[in-house]
Amino acid sequence: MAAAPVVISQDEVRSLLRYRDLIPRLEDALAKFSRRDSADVIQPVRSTSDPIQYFGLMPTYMENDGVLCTKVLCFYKRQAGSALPSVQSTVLILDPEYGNVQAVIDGEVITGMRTAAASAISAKLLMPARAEVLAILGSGHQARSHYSVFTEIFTFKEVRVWSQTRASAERFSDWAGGAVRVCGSAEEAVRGADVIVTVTRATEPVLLGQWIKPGAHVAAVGACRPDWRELDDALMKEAVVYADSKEGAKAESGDIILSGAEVFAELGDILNGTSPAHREKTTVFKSLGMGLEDAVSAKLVFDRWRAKNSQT
Ligand SMILES: NC(=O)C1=CN([C@@H]2O[C@H](COP(=O)(O)OP(=O)(O)OC[C@H]3O[C@@H](n4cnc5c(N)ncnc54)[C@H](O)[C@@H]3O)[C@@H](O)[C@H]2O)C=CC1
Ligand SMILES: O=C(O)C1=NCCCC1
Repeated sequence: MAAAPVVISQDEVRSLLRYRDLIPRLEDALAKFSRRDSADVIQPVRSTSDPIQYFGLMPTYMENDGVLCTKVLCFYKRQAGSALPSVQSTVLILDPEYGNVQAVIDGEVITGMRTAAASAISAKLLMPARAEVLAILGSGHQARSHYSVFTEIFTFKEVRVWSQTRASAERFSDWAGGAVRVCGSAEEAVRGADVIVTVTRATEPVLLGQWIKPGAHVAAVGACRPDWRELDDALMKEAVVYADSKEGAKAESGDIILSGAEVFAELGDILNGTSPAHREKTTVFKSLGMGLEDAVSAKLVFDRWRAKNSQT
């Protein structure tokens, strides 16, 4: 009988995962994914079912790296008064040889950090030179992880936030130590911004092309259903659109499907040097989230956990 899986808690993940380790490994994995070599990465578009709002399975196999993994996730409309986050997730690491589960890892910090890290990679590749102003639309979990990584690896003169209620934007600004300007409208937040991150649960556009400074970079993280939007048609048609996965974007992104916009390239294509990074143009990175991002993060966590626990 296989050994019982280890359980790695959210606090342990938080202490074991660092952006400086995660980002280069994610870049490597995104590049491998875009080469479509099945010995490097097999990662089907996640399967989702709607009956309980959103239930997703995100399997990934990376043969050359010896990783077999899946994330299980539920995305709920946050209930008033509930302390639970709207995205609930767990990452399972399996032994690639036998299929037994080796580790059950809390997915909340992994989901926050790997999503923000992917957006940061998009900004590294696509934001204008000398970007000074960052605007964040939304003030929940992803807003926090995005603020953390964007201020860790870039230097902005100004960070702005807009959210559905002024109170939630102010809570976010307090959490960030007051270094964030709270804006009364999405338009106020994004006018003149060089980099814009949309991390809302909106199902209708909250970001309009007419507000955007030409050449700005947008990391669009919400709107993960085929009939949900965060960005309007004007922006989708004006921008050069990049995605994490073309297949994922075409199957799941309302911003792409409903606007009819073409996905120009994947981030991995830029990293492989097979597609250009149009830094000089207005760009959108449409992020849907990929199983390989969870797999890379979970492997880092599990390797560190084993190293730490074999010493004691
Ligand atoms: N692309 C990816 O890899 C991932 C995407 N997501 C998506 O990112 C988004 C944010 O996720 P979390 O921060 O975890 O959620 P959250 O529930 O913690 O925060 C959501 C934020 O959106 C705001 N909001 C809700 N409805 C809105 C509306 N109609 N208009 C404007 N703002 C609205 C809320 O006030 C809150 O500030 C969600 O859409 C989620 O599905 C989450 C994880 C990974
Ligand atoms: O990749 C993920 O994780 C998610 N993607 C879209 C919605 C919730 C979580």
